[in-house]
Amino acid sequence: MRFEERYGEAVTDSAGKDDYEHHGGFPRYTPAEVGPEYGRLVDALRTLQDLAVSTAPTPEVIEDAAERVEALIDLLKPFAVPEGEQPAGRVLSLPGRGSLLMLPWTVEKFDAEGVRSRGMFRRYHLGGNGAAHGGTLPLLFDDLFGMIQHAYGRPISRTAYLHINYRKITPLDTELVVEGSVDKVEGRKTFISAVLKDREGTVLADCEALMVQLLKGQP
Ligand SMILES: CCCCC/C=C\C/C=C\C/C=C\C/C=C\CCCC(=O)SCCNC(=O)CCNC(=O)[C@H](O)C(C)(C)COP(=O)(O)OP(=O)(O)OC[C@H]1O[C@@H](n2cnc3c(N)ncnc32)[C@H](O)[C@@H]1OP(=O)(O)O
Repeated sequence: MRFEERYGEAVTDSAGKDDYEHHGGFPRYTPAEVGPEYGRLVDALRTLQDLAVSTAPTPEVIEDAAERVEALIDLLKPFAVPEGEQPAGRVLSLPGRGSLLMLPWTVEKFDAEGVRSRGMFRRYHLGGNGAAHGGTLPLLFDDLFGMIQHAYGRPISRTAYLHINYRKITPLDTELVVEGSVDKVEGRKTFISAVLKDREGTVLADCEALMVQLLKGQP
C-alpha cells in the first residue's frame, strides 16, 4: 500500500487508539500539502549539497556562490515557522518526506507488516574511498524505525538503542533497498530490526533497535 494512503489509517491494535493519540510531549504531526514547486526546491537543494562537498571552485566563483546563497537565506528567513508547521519531513510523496536531513529514499511499502524503502546514498553522504559515511546508516535505519513503529500502530517512541552491523561497504550512487519490521512489543518497548541490501540481495548492513514509548508529556 502506498505511504500516503496508509498514513492515518487505523493500524494494529497493539497500542490501542487512546495510547496512539498520546505522543509524549510531541506536537501533533500531520502530513503537509504542497505543490510541485516544493519538491523542485528540495531536489535542487540536494544537488547543491552534493556540489557543496564535491567541487573546488575558483575564489571568484566561491564569492559569487556565497552571495547567491546569502540572498537565498534572506529570501527564506522571514518564513521560519515552529516545529511541525514546516513542510520538510511531512511531505509523504517526496523522497525523505521532503526533509534535507533525511536520505532521499522513497517508501514503497508501509503497513503493520513492515516498511520498505529504496534509494541511493549520494556524494553528499560520502565517508571515504567511495563508501557511504558510517554515520549516515544509523540515520537511514533510525528514520525507518520511526516509520515502522508508526505503521505498526505504536505511539511516538524514542530510540533507546540502535545496533548496526556493517557487513559490507555501502556504495554511493547505487540503488539499494532497506526493509524492516517489528519483532516484538513488551509494554512500552518496541523491538525492531531491518536489513540494507543491494539489488543482488547482498546484505550490506543490518540493524536492531529498541524504541521506548514516551509517557505523557515526556520530551
Ligand atoms: C511527520 C508527520 C508526517 C507523517 C509521518 C509519517 C510517518 C511516520 C514517520 C515518522 C514518525 C514521525 C515522527 C517521528 C518523530 C519522532 C521520533 C523521535 C525519535 C527520536 O527522537 S530518537 C532520538 C534519540 N533518542 C533519544 O534521544 C532517547 C533519549 N532517551 C530517553 O529519552 C529515555 O532514555 C527513554 C525515553 C528512551 C527511556 O526512558 P524512560 O525513563 O522513559 O524509561 P526507562 O528508562 O524506565 O525504560 C523503559 C524500559 O526500557 C528499557 N530501556 C531503556 N533504555 C534501554 C537501553 N538503552 N537498553 C536496554 N533497555 C532499555 C528499560 O530497561 C525499561 O525496561 P523495563 O520496563 O522492562 O524495565
